[in-house]
Amino acid sequence: MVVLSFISGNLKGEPCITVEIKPKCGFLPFSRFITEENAVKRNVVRFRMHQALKLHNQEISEYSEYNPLDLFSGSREGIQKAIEALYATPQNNFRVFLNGSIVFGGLGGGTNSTTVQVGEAFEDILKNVIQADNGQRTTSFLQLVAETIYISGALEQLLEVQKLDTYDIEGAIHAYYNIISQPCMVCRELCKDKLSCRYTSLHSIPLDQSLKIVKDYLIAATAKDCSLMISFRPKEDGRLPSHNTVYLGSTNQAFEYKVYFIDLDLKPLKKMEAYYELDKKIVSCYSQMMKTEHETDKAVTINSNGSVRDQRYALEDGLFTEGCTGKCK
Ligand SMILES: O=P(O)(O)O[C@@H]1[C@@H](OP(=O)(O)O)[C@H](OP(=O)(O)O)[C@H](O)[C@H](OP(=O)(O)O)[C@H]1OP(=O)(O)O
Ligand SMILES: Nc1ncnc2c1ncn2[C@@H]1O[C@H](COP(=O)(O)OP(=O)(O)OP(=O)(O)O)[C@@H](O)[C@H]1O
Repeated sequence: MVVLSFISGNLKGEPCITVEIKPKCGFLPFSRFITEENAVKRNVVRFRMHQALKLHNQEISEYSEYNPLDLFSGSREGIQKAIEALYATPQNNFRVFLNGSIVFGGLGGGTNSTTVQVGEAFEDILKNVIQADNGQRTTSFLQLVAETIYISGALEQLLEVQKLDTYDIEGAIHAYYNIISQPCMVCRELCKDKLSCRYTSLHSIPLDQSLKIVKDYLIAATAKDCSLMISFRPKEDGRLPSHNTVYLGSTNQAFEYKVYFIDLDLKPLKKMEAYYELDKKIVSCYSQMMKTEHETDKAVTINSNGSVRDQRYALEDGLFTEGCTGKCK
């Protein structure tokens, strides 16, 4: 695959390296419409919970080390930690292109953890870009990416858009049923007693308010799924200083950079029900997993003899065969 960037047409043959990051949702939801049953959503980031479901569905083979809250933390340390985690477990959240061709990370579903061999190959690829000794280039490159994200402020802007989701899907879904003028399927399931139903008020708001809630939700959903592209080229000595220059202290190099977002098509209204269902599945699978882990811990405490390990595996099997059946899928 060839990726276009602002430097792809550069005539002087200087290397252009582009990083693609899919940051996903960078905040914990705060909507009052989140039910007590789903309160875990306020404390555990969606990306982390979704990993449990993806693992269960064999879409991934191991957990990502990445935590979006680090990337969106606004601190140099947090961003650096997130970039290192993305490098270690890129999945479909981190890719690198050199002169338009992919050199790190996978297309489509993404890749497994970065192995020593993959790391060595990448270190070698960086030799025309990062002027450091063998073994030092990847570290410097990841510093460059983190520093650029920090100084560009691009993720602060993205987070603002993501936070247009103030109702959470648990609130926005009711506004959706108002818009399509259909009986609310969620109230039918959750509100046995209409008088005490916490969502009744959402069904008596004006149509333009429902439209705004759902529009903001879909804009936020788009911002939670878009990708950030950052292109670099080494800055030639003597070229005029530009605003978009980042300095890499560890190699004493300057780079011109450009940051832009891709995949910004607005998510369609018809996905609202699917969003509601997926949200339920993610919380359910994660909660099941936590419950099983808790039980495992208890079992380990009680049986501190040679059979501990076997018991742990038995419980994990329970999670992925019985525990999640019908709930996680
Ligand atoms: O629902 P999510 O959070 O899993 O996001 C979907 C992405 O999955 P991810 O978890 O990032 O691997 C999914 O990514 P992949 O195709 O799995 O790489 C798509 O981006 C999907 O958007 P669309 O339906 O193609 O417009 C994304 O769907 P939307 O929810 O953004 O509509
Ligand atoms: N403007 C761009 N500049 C550079 N690379 C791009 C650009 N747009 C897309 N790409 C590359 O193409 C890949 C697919 O792009 P994009 O996700 O927009 O396609 P899509 O068909 O909408 O896929 P999906 O439905 O899975 O989101 C991106 O992951 C990125 O690597």
